[in-house]
Amino acid sequence: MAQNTTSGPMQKYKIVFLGEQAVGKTSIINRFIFDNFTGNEQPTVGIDFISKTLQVDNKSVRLQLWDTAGQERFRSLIPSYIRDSQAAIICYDITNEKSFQNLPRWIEDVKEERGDEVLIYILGNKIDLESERLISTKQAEDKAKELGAQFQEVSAKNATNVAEFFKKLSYELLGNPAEQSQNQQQQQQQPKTQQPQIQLQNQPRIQDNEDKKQGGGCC
Ligand SMILES: Nc1nc2c(ncn2[C@@H]2O[C@H](COP(=O)(O)OP(=O)(O)OP(=O)(O)O)[C@@H](O)[C@H]2O)c(=O)[nH]1
Repeated sequence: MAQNTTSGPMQKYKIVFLGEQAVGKTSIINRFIFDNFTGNEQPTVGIDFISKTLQVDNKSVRLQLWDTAGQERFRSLIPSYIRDSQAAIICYDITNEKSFQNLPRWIEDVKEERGDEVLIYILGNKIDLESERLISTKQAEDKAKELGAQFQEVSAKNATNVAEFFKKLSYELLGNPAEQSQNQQQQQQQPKTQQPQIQLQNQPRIQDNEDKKQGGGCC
């Protein structure tokens, strides 16, 4: 299981987003951080990061999200960002077969740097484009199992499953599989109106230079 990078009350995790060009990595992050979707994101140049702190099971969890560029010319930058990450989120576009076929290549890159010491998620994006779907959910689930990764489908555009995905990821990073934690929560609910365990603690922190680097923060 992935280890956090700090001791003390704040659990801090570095999460790297990987995948082919234009699968929606930046859009997924923007949906999570800003809860918006502009539809005209520019290709990421180099590497970009942003942090957000959440409350999960009464613990503060700081997720540092590293957004990598899908363009081939930036590929050589990526391994050093994978190296000290606790989770790798490999994204594909459900309407783009090549982005799915290249998943094993991304997994290899992650395993090469981190072996089994990293949580790997495969994230199928753009499920709002159901009529253009080329990769079935079953096909992707099977592939994720074969590759030893967790799996989720999302839409950055209409927000489907994005918050749920980050919630599950946080539980997993804390060492508590989300379903188990939710079951425990349900058993403990007295009264039944208890609030969800995950809440956004901070507003997006792009003003804070420590937390946000843009446009090739890599070099
Ligand atoms: N329909 C739909 N379009 C999306 C979705 N997510 C992203 N897009 C679009 O897909 C294109 C690429 O999105 P980005 O977020 O820039 O993709 P990326 O993976 O970060 O791209 P690179 O930085 O080039 O690697 C943009 O035109 C987005 O508007 C989605 O969930 N649904």
